[in-house]
Amino acid sequence: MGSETPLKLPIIDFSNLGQNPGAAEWDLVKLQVRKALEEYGCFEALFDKIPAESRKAIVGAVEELFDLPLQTKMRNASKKPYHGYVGQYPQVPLFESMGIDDANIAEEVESMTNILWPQGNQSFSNTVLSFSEQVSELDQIVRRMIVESLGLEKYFDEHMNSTNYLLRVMKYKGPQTTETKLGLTSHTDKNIVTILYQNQVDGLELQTKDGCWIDLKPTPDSFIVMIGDSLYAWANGRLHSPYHRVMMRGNEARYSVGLFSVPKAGYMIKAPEELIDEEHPLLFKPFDHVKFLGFYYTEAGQRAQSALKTYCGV
Ligand SMILES: O=C(O)CCC(=O)C(=O)O
Ligand SMILES: [Fe+2]
Repeated sequence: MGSETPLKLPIIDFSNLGQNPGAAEWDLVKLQVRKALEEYGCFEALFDKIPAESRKAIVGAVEELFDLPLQTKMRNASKKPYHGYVGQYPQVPLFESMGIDDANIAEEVESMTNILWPQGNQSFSNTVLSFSEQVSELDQIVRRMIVESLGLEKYFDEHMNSTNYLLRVMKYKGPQTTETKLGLTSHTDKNIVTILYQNQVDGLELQTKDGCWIDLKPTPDSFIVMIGDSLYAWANGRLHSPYHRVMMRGNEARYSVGLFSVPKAGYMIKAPEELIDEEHPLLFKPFDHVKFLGFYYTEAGQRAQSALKTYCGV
């Protein structure tokens, strides 16, 4: 037989949707979203509301951020685990990361900007804020489609009001080898929805349900949309939360930026009763995402095959 076709993620175009839930185009795209999230937990998205200048500017801003001295970057602190500066890890020496909580709220972005640039950096905070606002629109469309496709429109407002946006930026040094080196270990995201944008250095890989790894090759125009464990739990297993990792080769640094919708501390994530029946018994007891994150970063949490199952599996 001939060679196998390489596996490829579905590409979904959100550009011509209009603002009209219920229109024919909306329903078509909604079906594609549901199918991709059941099958892969992930898809590549085109969304022209995020203009080319905005995409170019964010990559520049991320580079500028990582070029700051280490002492400065370490001032990027957060009370929540993995929301602030991460780097210099012996097990993943290529990886560095920082985060901005509430990246769609001007005062929050400005206050983090001032911590990093006490003399101010208006263009950095403008770029981060407008990129986060634009990407959050895509997050909202995707989540509206998910909730609708599950027949759970009545929970939409509660679902949206229970989350914040975290913008995380990542840098992976080129390993200066032709052989592939680990950039970020295989994991599932713990939040609701993650939307990723990268410079044009590939490296992100996604595991399919049957255990194959797909190389993701988003274009300068496209975003990777992926669901995390909190949405998997809320949907009582109806959608897949995929393992993914970053593998690096060559000399060039990879920069990526992700907008993460994250459940608020104190909010209990709980599958709606409509999604629980004999065929679909409850998979996870109600849990607080921030407490779950706390467990994930303990030794037991890191050791677990599925931290979510160990933490609150029924
Ligand atoms: O750098 C990437 O593209 C992926 C980053 C990632 O998986 C994460 O931050 O959870
Ligand atoms: Fe991830």
